[in-house]
Amino acid sequence: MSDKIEDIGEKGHTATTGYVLVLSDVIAQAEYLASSILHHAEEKKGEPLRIALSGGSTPKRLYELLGSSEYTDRMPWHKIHLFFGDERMVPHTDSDSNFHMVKESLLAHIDIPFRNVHPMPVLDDPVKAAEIYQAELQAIYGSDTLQKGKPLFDIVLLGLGGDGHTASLFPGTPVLHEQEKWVSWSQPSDAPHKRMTLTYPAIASSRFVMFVVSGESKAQIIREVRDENKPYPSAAITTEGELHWILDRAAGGE
Ligand SMILES: O=C1O[C@H](COP(=O)(O)O)[C@@H](O)[C@H](O)[C@H]1O
Repeated sequence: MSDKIEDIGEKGHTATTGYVLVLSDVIAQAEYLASSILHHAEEKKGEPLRIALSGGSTPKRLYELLGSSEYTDRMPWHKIHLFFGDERMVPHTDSDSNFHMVKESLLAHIDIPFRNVHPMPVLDDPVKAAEIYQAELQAIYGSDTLQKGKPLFDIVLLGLGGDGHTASLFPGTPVLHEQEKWVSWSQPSDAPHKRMTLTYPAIASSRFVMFVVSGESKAQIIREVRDENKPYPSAAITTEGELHWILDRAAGGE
């Protein structure tokens, strides 16, 4: 496991320069990710480990594994802080809610202090909700200005939609141009709910970004994002640290 931000110097990684790891299947993928997260948590010694979780269906297997007897007692949950990379603006009890998925697959099975879990608030007013979450992040970060060399997140987990979106950075939405705010919202034209999302600058303030993608249905879009430099939102992800694509063979090929 590499943990060397200094190896990539000032520049950090982008979605197209990051490392690619192709694992045999989704089970191996979840096992690799769970052991990486445990490793990072152990490396932080007494310091908190801040993880921004991805939503959708792909990371569910990872969350279930982290919540299983194989991992849950080994994870130092008391020093792990769980944030969300994006959220659908539906109640947290709704089956479309990313928080709901994380609660069912992980939170219900682990002994994590309540104060360590940071769901995105859901309000009728998405601007207000985004401001509240940004203020929460800024309070934890200790500043309202992101500084290079002081990453907001240790790990940002990201998925990849078939239309090239990641988090809730959807094609054609104004949030793609956001350079100041850490959290914002959008109404994607072909997704049913308003979304809240971390912005590019907030995601870039990270030690590790891990794209977690599986299944044959994602093989083509991965190629377009990674190899063909097509201008999908996911292709514009950067980090001051390392970026890893963790794929199963169906998505990543040989
Ligand atoms: O809508 C979303 O989609 C992406 C990808 O989801 P998946 O179901 O194809 O894995 C996800 O990363 C994002 O968090 C989610 O809100």
